[in-house]
Amino acid sequence: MRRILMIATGGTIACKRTKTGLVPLLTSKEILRYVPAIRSFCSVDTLQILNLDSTNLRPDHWLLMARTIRDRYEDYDGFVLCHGTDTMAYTSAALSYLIQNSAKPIVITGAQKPIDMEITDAKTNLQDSFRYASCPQAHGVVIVFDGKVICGTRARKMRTKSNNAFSSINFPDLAVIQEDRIIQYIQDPPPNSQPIFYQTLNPNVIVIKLIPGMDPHIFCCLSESFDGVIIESYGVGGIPWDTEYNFASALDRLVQDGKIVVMTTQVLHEGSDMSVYQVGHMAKKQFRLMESYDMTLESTVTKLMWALGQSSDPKEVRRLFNATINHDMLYQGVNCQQEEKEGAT
Ligand SMILES: NC(=O)C[C@H](N)C(=O)O
Repeated sequence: MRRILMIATGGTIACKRTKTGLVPLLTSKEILRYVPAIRSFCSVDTLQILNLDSTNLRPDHWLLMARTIRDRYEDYDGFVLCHGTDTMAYTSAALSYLIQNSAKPIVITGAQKPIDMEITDAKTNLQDSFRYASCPQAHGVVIVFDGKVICGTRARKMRTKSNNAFSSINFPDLAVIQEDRIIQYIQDPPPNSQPIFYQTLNPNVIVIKLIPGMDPHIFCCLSESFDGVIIESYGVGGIPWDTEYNFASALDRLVQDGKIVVMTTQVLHEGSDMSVYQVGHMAKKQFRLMESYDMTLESTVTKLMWALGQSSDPKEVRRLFNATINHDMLYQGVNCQQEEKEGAT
């Protein structure tokens, strides 16, 4: 029988109704009692490390989760992490960078309705998660939710209320779970090397969403507090360039200060490609901006925190950021490798 560790962190799955709204109060042991049927296919220990609405989670908590798994990695065949849905996609991306090459599954799940309610998605999500975590072929960081298995770097919360809360962005679902059957869409061989656990993140990263007419002075004060700036631009990516709102000197200042600037897009599907339009091409070339390409915003943010946590050398940060990890980035534009080579010389 597979041995699974269930780690509880809070979220709606653990919530009880109070006068001031839903609050995570159920313990990990109480949650587990709602899914007695799992005892037929796995044995479970539980651990309560937090009991928070995921709105309150911070990068420090992702490090705690990674450390908890690292310290017990040899004792279990798989891990199920109960978590709130609001920032679940950030956590699944962060853990994908903090725990790499895991041949064991690290399944993150939660619910849109508390597990103690009569009508709830929590029991199905939890049971499905134990089912997937017990599957010998399963590995790496994934989200299991509403019958879908989504790669940890590709998830986005798409619905605030429905059970079908998560989608996989720019990548197919890894598998679906129907009752006791797992239908694996992506046959991904498990790594045959040891897992690598990382213990540092640099949280000094900010996302600036462009809106038409935005004053570029917003960038002037960023250098003092941030090491990485992610600009959420429009379409395939560009910078207001040829108008009175010219971002050139603001970007120049950031890059001169040694900051890493990454361009991403407000459009959910298909990703950035700054080489297409002059507004992107010129900014990228002149300031050596990096691009998120087809990564989600959640992966872009947490990958930059992870890369900046490993090195303060911009060249090394670029190298780490541009490497594909847990399927996070499949498209890197036609000129990426050439540009990296030119940048290195
Ligand atoms: N469905 C949920 O879990 C939402 C909750 N606010 C959380 O993220 O913790």
